[in-house]
Amino acid sequence: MRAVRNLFSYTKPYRIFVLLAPLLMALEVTMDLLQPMFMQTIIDDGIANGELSYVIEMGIYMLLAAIVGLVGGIGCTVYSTKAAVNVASDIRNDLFNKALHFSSENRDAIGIGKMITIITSDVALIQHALMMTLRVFVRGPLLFIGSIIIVFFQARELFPIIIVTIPILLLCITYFSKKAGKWFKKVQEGLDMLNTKLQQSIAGIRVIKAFVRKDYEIQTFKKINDHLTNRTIAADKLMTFLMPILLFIINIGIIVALLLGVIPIGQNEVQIGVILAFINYLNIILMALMSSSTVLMQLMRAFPSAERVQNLLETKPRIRKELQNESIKLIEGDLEFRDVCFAYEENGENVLEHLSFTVNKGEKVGIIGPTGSGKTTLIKLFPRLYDPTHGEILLNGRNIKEYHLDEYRSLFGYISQKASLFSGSIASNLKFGRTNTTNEQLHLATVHACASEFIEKFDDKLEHPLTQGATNLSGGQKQRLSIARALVRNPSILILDDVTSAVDAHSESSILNTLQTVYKEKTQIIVASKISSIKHADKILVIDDGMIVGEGTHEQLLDICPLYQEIYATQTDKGGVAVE
Ligand SMILES: Nc1ncnc2c1ncn2[C@@H]1O[C@H](COP(=O)(O)OP(=O)(O)OP(=O)(O)O)[C@@H](O)[C@H]1O
Repeated sequence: MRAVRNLFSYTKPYRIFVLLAPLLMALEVTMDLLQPMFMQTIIDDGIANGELSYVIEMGIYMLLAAIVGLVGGIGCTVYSTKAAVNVASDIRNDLFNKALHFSSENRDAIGIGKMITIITSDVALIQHALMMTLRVFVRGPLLFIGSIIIVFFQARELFPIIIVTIPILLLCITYFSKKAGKWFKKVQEGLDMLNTKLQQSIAGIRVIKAFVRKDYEIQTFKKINDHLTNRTIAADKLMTFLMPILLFIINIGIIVALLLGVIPIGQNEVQIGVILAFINYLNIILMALMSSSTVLMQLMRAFPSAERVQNLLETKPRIRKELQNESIKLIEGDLEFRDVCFAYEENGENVLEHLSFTVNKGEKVGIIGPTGSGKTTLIKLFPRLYDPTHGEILLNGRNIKEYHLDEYRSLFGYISQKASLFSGSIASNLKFGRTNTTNEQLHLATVHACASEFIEKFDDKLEHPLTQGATNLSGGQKQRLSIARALVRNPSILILDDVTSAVDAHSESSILNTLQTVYKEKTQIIVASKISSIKHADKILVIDDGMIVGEGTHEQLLDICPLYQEIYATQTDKGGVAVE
């Protein structure tokens, strides 16, 4: 309930719509409630006495009431839609904003599939529930209470039927709603699983095809989909039973009312118009209860969604943004790892063990080690994609957590192993980190990253469109573009995570040369699988199993570090050091 209360604050900017919608609905309901009364007087006072003018007069009133009701109904629909759609849009914006502030740890813990379900499906359910609440949840109770009051005054002889029928109807609705509510929660969980599967399978479609795993994937998807279908059917089935049961109870009430009309009680014969009006009100009560219970069901569905949305909104980014005023755009000092350990999971096994080293300003530091030794994890700690679980990282002698996160991160040009480009033009991708860049600067960065040679071949050059994930480029082309994108930002510290793995030997040599000459003032941290890529570094760290097992220049390591010697020997045998 707290989640619903908190989310309700999103209606504040649209208070006027939220107020107008139920008011207009109240107007429509009042008009609807008047209709059976008009009908009753037409039958009992007009038709029974043969007074045509009275019938026409009442008929005109009925028509006017219908028109006013129509205006009220349309107005309510318009304002409730405006309120609900805007509220949902604001919630989505806040969720997206939140998601962008999440650390990698947050994303790992929540899961991308679940985040997508929450931002799309859960918010859609909340939108629908709010819209229906403003429309039907006001209409239902008003019709219900109004009908009871009118029956009490207009058809008191038949009032006991209502007294008996309504509690039975309410009991049925409560029982079915409670049961179905539990199922709807399960439906949302099933949807999470489906979205996660969808996301993984579509993103990995090439691997699936290459490994001829299409049938297996289809089967797995079918299982998850069937699971979701069964849960949805179970929830809906309960609601399907409800309507015929309620109708049955109402029909019994109508039969009793008709019997009372035929069998006079004492001297009091129930008039035909009263019976017809009563049947009308009984039907109105049924419709009111049915529509209210449908909305109740939607609310039941929306409650777990509201909880999930609220939980996501309340999730604290694990990397905290300290709002310090200090500006660190110009760095004067060194970066230092002081006894740093890191584990991906709380109380999990350390991936990095007690690392201590310094990267001096302007230094070129190479990092090498076997697969899975922790190289990528180590460099992710530099721009605070993760924080150490033990020890500290210092810049200019101060813990990096003390700096303003965005300013601190803007020092870095991080080029990840897997090039991540967005749909749009090549130019828009290159400008991603720095929008105020001239075409000359873009061109220069592409030359330095050896990307200009393939860009020049496109008719539209820098305006060439990239598909989602840049699937219309080769792996090497994507890597070169992501190097160029980092160079455009002109950061103080460049971090390259094995970024030339898919680039041909000639281009790799050219990129490394440019980094050593044109960008020699910049601090560079280069992870490489080939010794040739880091041979000329000022310092090389050799990582094994999360620990530093060697530190020094290429020549020093060849003398003192057995693992480095081993890697060198393997790569020389394979001719891996050919790229100089
Ligand atoms: N997001 C993650 N959650 C949990 N464990 C992870 C995660 N990312 C990496 N690991 C684990 O951390 C260890 C180090 O991985 P890392 O990617 O840092 O190695 P690496 O040396 O860069 O490997 P490679 O040379 O293959 O890129 C591995 O055992 C890996 O399974």
